[in-house]
Amino acid sequence: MDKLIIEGPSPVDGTLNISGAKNSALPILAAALLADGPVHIRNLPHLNDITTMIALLRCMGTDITIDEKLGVEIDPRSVNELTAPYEMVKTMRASILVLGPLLARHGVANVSFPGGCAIGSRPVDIHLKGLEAMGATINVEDGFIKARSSGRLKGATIVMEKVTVGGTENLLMAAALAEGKTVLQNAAMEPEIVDLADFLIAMGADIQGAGTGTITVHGVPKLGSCTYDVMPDRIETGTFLAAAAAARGRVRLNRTRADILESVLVKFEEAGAHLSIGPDWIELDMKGNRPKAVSFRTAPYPAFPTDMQSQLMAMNAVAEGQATVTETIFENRLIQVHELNRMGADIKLEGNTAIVTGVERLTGAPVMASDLRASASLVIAGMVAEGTTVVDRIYHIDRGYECIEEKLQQLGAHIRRVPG
Ligand SMILES: CC(=O)N[C@H]1[C@@H](OP(=O)(O)OP(=O)(O)OC[C@H]2O[C@@H](n3ccc(=O)[nH]c3=O)[C@H](O)[C@@H]2O)O[C@H](CO)[C@@H](O)[C@@H]1O
Ligand SMILES: C=C(OP(=O)(O)O)C(=O)O
Repeated sequence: MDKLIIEGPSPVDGTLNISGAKNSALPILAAALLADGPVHIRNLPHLNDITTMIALLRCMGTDITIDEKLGVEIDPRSVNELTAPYEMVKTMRASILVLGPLLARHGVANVSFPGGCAIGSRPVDIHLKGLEAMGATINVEDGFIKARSSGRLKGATIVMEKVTVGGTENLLMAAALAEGKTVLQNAAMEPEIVDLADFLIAMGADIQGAGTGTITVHGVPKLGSCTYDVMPDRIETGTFLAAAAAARGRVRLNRTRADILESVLVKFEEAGAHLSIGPDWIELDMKGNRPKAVSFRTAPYPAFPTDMQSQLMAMNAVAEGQATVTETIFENRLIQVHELNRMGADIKLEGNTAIVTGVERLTGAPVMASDLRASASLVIAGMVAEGTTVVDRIYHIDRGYECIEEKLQQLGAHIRRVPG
């Protein structure tokens, strides 16, 4: 298993391009299954999760051509296998996103039950209830979700009992090809929902209200070809900003957007960062100053994203003062606390709240990555720690960060990958 070795303290100063958003690219790739012709998707990030989603679409019979310059061409007309096998789903929960498109397009979908993961139990009951409300019959057998629809799915008004990003995406994709009008209430408002809706609209879907709590879809009988550019990754953006803030450094991030990251940018300002913002770039400069600890609570968009919680905690670990960090989305997403404490951080857990008292310096240590964003927080901690940090099990990081060590090296960081 590959490891990352970081010699700290490491500078962070430079300019980077942000990649396409993983959490937008995954539903958009799944949504390509709905088309009646080839679709072109550009600005896909080079990530293990994207490779897995492409492999999943291919094992269903989709014809996929990858061109480094032109992007990916997906022709789903050859799909002949309506199953997402356990081997793929177990490495990437987002495989559940093929459920809605397969069912809407083919009337049949067999998707291995995704189960929980390191960050929490992650049920999919709201996805299933919504599809049932649209007329599907769903059984869980042999570890598979087996969904069937006789004829087209039927539009319905669905009130989701909790805000769910994946649930909103599955139902939005299903509704695009359903018969009649679907209203999704208490819908997730994340920018990735808007990106997916824009992709569906580019294919010919009739969708209003994406990005608000109520999305209205008038189903169409067919969706067609289009060319689409995936939006920038707001979590990758926030992660590099957090690295610069923790290291008292400076970073300019190009090919990104500030408007999709407001709740996070506010926290960097509160921490004492100087921010400059352009139409497609963000610059953060600590001017050599230690960050101030900032308190926050995760919640669905537009509030502070759970996917940025651990990286801001790493910054808080070396900040001036004390802060409380409350995680409200996933029950086990404060797992990085134990590894950060092994590096000399002073973090106490009280239920779903972490009380972080900033220390002047962390110390390098061998640490274990346990999930994607927790791993990113350990990399940030390694960069501000004195001495050597070895981050093991970095396959988690490779799910969601494109060439993380190369990008950090570009900022002057002393980090290298050791194949294992
Ligand atoms: C690929 C992708 O886009 N992943 C993101 C997506 O995950 P994902 O779509 O899995 O997360 P959800 O928004 O669905 O989960 C939010 C909460 O709802 C609960 N829930 C969800 C579905 C359901 O049927 N029943 C239920 O109870 C979950 O356990 C969780 O507590 O949104 C999360 C919340 O912003 C992010 O952390 C993930 O990075
Ligand atoms: C939790 C994440 O991803 P996933 O939902 O794919 O596990 C994430 O991107 O932080």
